[in-house]
Amino acid sequence: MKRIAVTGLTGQVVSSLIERAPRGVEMLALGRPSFDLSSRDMVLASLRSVRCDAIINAAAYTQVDKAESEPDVAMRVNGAGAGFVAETAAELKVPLLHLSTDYVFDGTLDRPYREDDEPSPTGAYGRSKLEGERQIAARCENCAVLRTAWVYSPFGTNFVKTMLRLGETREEIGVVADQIGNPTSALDIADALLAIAERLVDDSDPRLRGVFHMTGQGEASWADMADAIFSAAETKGRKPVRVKRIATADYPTPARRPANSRLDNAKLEASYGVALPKWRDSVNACVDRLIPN
Ligand SMILES: NC(=O)C1=CN([C@@H]2O[C@H](COP(=O)(O)OP(=O)(O)OC[C@H]3O[C@@H](n4cnc5c(N)ncnc54)[C@H](OP(=O)(O)O)[C@@H]3O)[C@@H](O)[C@H]2O)C=CC1
Ligand SMILES: Cc1cn([C@H]2C[C@H](O)[C@@H](COP(=O)(O)OP(=O)(O)O[C@H]3O[C@@H](C)C(=O)[C@@H](O)[C@H]3O)O2)c(=O)[nH]c1=O
Ligand SMILES: [Mg+2]
Repeated sequence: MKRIAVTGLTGQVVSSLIERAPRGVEMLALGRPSFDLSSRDMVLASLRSVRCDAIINAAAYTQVDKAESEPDVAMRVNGAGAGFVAETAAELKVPLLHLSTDYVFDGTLDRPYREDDEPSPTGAYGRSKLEGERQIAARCENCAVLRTAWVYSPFGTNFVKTMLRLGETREEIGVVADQIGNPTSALDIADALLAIAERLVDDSDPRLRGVFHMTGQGEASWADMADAIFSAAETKGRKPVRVKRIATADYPTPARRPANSRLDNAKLEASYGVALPKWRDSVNACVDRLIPN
C-alpha cells in the first residue's frame, strides 16, 4: 500500500492521518473548494485522477446542532456524498474505509451497542450519517464502515479544546453527566485506519468488510471526560477547574443526543486484532500536547 486518497483537508481525522502515515505511505488529501462531497462530478473526477490503493472518507458535515436547522445540507454531504465516494471506489476497484458515528443510535439500550443493533438516530446529523452507511452498503462491497465516537485531537474543534478554552476564564463549568459514551482520539483512529487499510488491500476476506465499532477503550460521561481534561491540565500547571455535573435537561441544545451511545468493539478486535488505547491515556496525551511546557 503506497497511496491513500483521503477526503477532507483540515479535519481532525485527516490531520491525524497525515501526521501518522508512515514513511512510504502517501496521503493524498482532497478538500474544498476543489473537492466538495456534495458534487458528484467533483468526487468522481478528483478520485479518478489520483491513483490510489485505498480511499478513506473522513470528510463530513459534523456540526450536530447546526444540522437541525439545515438538515438538507447535512444529508447532501453525509448521505449522498458518501454514496458518490462509494460509487467511485467500486469503479476504481479500491477498498473504501468510511467513518460513521455512535449518533446513529437513539441511546435507549442499557448496554454498549453492537454492529447489528438497530440504528434509530435522534437528530439530523445522525440521520444523515445513517443514510451515508446505507448509500455505501448499496454501492460498494469492498468497504469497511467504522463507527467511532466523541472524537478529539490537537486539531480542529473538539470537546477537549473547548474545555481548555472555557477553563482559562472560569472556575466552574457545568457539564452533562447523564450522557455516556466512548471518548476517542483522532490520532488513535488514524493508526487503526492505517492498519485496517493495509489489511483490506492485502486480504479479500469478506469478514473484513462491513460495519465495525471502533472507539477508545472504556466509557465516560461528558462530565467524566471534562474531569479528566482538567486533571491533566493541572499537571501542566493550569489552575484547577471544577466540573459541575449537570443533567441534559439543564443544558438545552437544538439536537437531542443519545443518553447511552457506548459502542462494543469486540467485532473489530476479533476480525482485525485492532483495539484502541484506553481513553484516559489518550486524553492525557492530547492535553499534554495542547498545553505548552
Ligand atoms: N468529531 C466527532 O466527534 C466524530 C466524528 N465522526 C466521523 O468521523 C469523521 C471525521 O470527523 P472529524 O475529523 O472529527 O471531522 P471535522 O469536523 O474535524 O472535519 C470535517 C472535515 O470535513 C470537511 N468537509 C465538510 N463538508 C465537506 C464537503 N461538503 N466537501 C468536502 N469536505 C467537507 C471539512 O472541510 P472544511 O475545512 O472545508 O470545512 C473538514 O476537513 C466524519 O465522518 C465524522 O462524521 C464520528 C464520530 C464522532
Ligand atoms: C461546551 C459544553 C458542552 N456540554 C455538553 C453538550 C453535549 O451534550 C456534550 C458534548 O458537546 P459537543 O457539542 O462538544 O459534542 P457533540 O457535538 O455532540 O459531539 C458529537 O459530535 C459528532 C460529530 C459525533 O459524531 C459524536 O460522536 C459526538 O462526538 O457536552 C456541556 O454540558 N457543557 C459545556 O460547557
Ligand atoms: Mg459539536
